[in-house]
Amino acid sequence: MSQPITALVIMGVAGCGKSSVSQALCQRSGATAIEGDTFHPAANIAKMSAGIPLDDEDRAGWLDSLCEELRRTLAAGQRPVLTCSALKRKYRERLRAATPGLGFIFLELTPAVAADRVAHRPGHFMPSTLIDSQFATLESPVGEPLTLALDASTLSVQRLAELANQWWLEHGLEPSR
Ligand SMILES: Nc1ncnc2c1ncn2[C@@H]1O[C@H](COP(=O)(O)OP(=O)(O)O)[C@@H](O)[C@H]1O
Ligand SMILES: O=C(O)[C@H](O)[C@@H](O)[C@H](O)[C@H](O)COP(=O)(O)O
Repeated sequence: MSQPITALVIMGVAGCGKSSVSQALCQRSGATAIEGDTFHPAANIAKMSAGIPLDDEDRAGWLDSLCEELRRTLAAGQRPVLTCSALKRKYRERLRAATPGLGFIFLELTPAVAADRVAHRPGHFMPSTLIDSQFATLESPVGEPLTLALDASTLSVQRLAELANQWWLEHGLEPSR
């Protein structure tokens, strides 16, 4: 077995299924969900709601809060599953630096499916007009350490959670009792 995975990030563009898969995975594994969206400052939410993509500066403080929450959850003896778009490699490196043994589940999907899902998701601040910029910003994590890419265009939420759980078990997750 390679390095054990201590915590997971479910990553990918808006609408790829991060929150849905995290919820299903945490139910299966007994891990603790950290919903990345709830750590955005109000200014970031206002910006995205207005259809303006975040820039590196907007994301810096958010990523710091996420690093802090990962550390806090691990220190409490829990296994964190963080939902975070983590679109650029440097954002992922920042999260990795804060959390040794951090694994990434990359939910890959087509722009058309992402746009459709975001357009039909009720009560969320993210408009589907931001999908193009999400794909333009995305740097694929394929080939990075402890990273699993899954096809989120065709697989169901339950199947994605099952595959993520299986992979985590293969990388040192203790089965929940
Ligand atoms: N694998 C999937 N198959 C079908 N619908 C999905 C899948 N994953 C997510 N969805 C739906 O797509 C929408 C966006 O999912 P969500 O989990 O909020 O994505 P994210 O957190 O990545 O933005 C939701 O309405 C959700 O029910
Ligand atoms: O559920 C969603 O639609 C996404 O999770 C979204 O809300 C996410 O918080 C932003 O995509 C963060 O901003 P960036 O992706 O621009 O970093």
